[in-house]
Amino acid sequence: MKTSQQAVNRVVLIGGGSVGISYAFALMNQGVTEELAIIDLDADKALGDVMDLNHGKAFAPSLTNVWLGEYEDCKDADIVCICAGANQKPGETRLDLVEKNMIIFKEIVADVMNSGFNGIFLIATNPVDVLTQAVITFSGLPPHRVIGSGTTLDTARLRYELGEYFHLSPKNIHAYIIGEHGDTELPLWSTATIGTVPLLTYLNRSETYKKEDLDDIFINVRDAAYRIIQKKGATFYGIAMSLVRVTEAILKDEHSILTTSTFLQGEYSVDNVCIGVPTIINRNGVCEVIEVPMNEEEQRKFTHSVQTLKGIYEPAIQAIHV
Ligand SMILES: NC(=O)C1=CN([C@@H]2O[C@H](COP(=O)(O)OP(=O)(O)OC[C@H]3O[C@@H](n4cnc5c(N)ncnc54)[C@H](O)[C@@H]3O)[C@@H](O)[C@H]2O)C=CC1
Ligand SMILES: CC(=O)C(=O)O
Repeated sequence: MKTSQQAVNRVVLIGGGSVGISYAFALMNQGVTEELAIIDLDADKALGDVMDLNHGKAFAPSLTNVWLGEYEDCKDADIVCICAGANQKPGETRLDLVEKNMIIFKEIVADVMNSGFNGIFLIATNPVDVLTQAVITFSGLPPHRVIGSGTTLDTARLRYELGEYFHLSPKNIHAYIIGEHGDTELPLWSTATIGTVPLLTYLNRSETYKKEDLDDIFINVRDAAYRIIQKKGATFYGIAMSLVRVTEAILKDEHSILTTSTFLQGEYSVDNVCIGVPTIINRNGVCEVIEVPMNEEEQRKFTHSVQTLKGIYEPAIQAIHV
């Protein structure tokens, strides 16, 4: 793997659909990587996107070299980000996508590994926790080099919703969603803070704030994707910016805490599952998992989320004969 002293960073994006191209656009606008190769089954559409993105180069904060990629480009990539595969149709859950996307992933990961890839996988395709774990299995890479977007987007949604409620910048809200990126996720209210004040204490500042409102705020977060998909068919800007945030944390060796989908090996007394938990991300990928104390209810919901994911992953990986 390249060190942070080696100047040119390369990201290869696989899957230039709504999520993938929004990620590419956000990467360019934030000047996060010097090189960006885009691979998609629909090479013609991907070439159109490459041309379109390059036309904005003159206005970007720094120069990103964008081209229509091939799997050989993965050999020198720092990050391969996979956004390829089916997305949810109205009424479908993320977990409903597992069979078709697992098949697509098996082929993609084989092609990436055949290139001699030696970087970090960043996964967005749903069900993201299950597919992140599948990439660890398919690639044979150490788990710290395979990261899923996990609940980074859900955590950003929670910070936005709480910011609106308290009339504060989301940047001052320190509250996490953990667990499955999906229906069994949970908020960690017991350790959330606003500035440095515990969120549950902050509620006492005004009679207009009510603890019960937190339930509605969480439901808005958990069900946000269903509502957006109902209205416009897909979600892509929020996830694109979440992916850029993780990419930046890796390439800049930040040691930032993000709720990525991370493979647990004993942390939280859980083994062998990828799930959204606060994780220190640096140039090597996963540096360390942060174990946040949970109250009894949070612990019970987290255990349920772990069991749900294991119940999906294990039969799915067996069905694909790994
Ligand atoms: N993790 C998260 O928080 C989020 C995840 N997603 C997920 O991201 C995924 C992509 O969603 P969209 O971009 O909306 O879908 P999309 O249908 O717009 O794009 C998918 C792209 O993948 C390409 N593709 C399919 N098979 C391929 C292969 N074998 N090799 C290369 N390219 C291939 C297609 O040609 C298409 O361009 C979905 O699974 C969706 O559920 C979406 C939003 C948030
Ligand atoms: C689609 C999806 O996973 C989301 O927007 O959360």
